[in-house]
Amino acid sequence: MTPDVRPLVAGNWKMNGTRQSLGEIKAMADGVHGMLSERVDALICPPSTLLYVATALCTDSPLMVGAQDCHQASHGAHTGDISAEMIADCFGTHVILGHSERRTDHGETDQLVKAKAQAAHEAGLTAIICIGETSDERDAYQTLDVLMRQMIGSIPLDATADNTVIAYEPLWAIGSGLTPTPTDVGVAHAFMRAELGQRFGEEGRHMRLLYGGSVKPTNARDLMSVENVDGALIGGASLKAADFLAIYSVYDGLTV
Ligand SMILES: O=C(CO)COP(=O)(O)O
Repeated sequence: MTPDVRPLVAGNWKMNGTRQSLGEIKAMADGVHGMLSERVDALICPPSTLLYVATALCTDSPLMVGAQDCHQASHGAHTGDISAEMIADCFGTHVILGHSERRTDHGETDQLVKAKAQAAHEAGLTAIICIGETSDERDAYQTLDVLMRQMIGSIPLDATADNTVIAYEPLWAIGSGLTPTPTDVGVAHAFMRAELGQRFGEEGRHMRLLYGGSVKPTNARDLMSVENVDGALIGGASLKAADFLAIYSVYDGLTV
């Protein structure tokens, strides 16, 4: 946690979910009502096919809805892509960018992620920019070098604490059931905080830094208690409302 920074618990459904899963989003929307929502934000990012219906289900709820990627252009001849403007038009508020699965599956570079983040900002969206090392890089003690390179390459100069969230997702922790120790997460996040402070001043000191990779109801409390960890980006455990809300609720017992 960071003093004066409002935590964000975010779910990334990846390529999962059909209309049948909308009941889970409705249950999440109902579940984030109450006192906790006054101090902790909640966000769910379903596939873009469900985006518009999901935002309609959340109109009376503090649960926000976002997308998982956008094109760097506002419109045009880009078959199969969606723009940041289209996400905003569906009442989406956030977009995940540079997830390692997009970097791997679609060859996305830091430079492209930065252009997408700029497009997101121009459309009024908050960009959640993902960074993280592979297991080989970790074994070679290159984690902090990789984070530095990805932060410099992917975060645009117009980033503020409002329009940008950084998610640290070690690739080896995604979907594996493995997580770094809270100490290792603390080292990575302190490093990110220092670098962001250097580059963006006060804005960088208040930018939200999420941890992602095998966050579960059972480990969320330990991970969310780490200094400079301002929330979670959750994959598998965000598919079910009960798990998502259990993770969100760990903030009940944490002072922020
Ligand atoms: O990639 C992730 C979120 O973006 C993490 O996924 P898991 O929580 O399934 O490990």
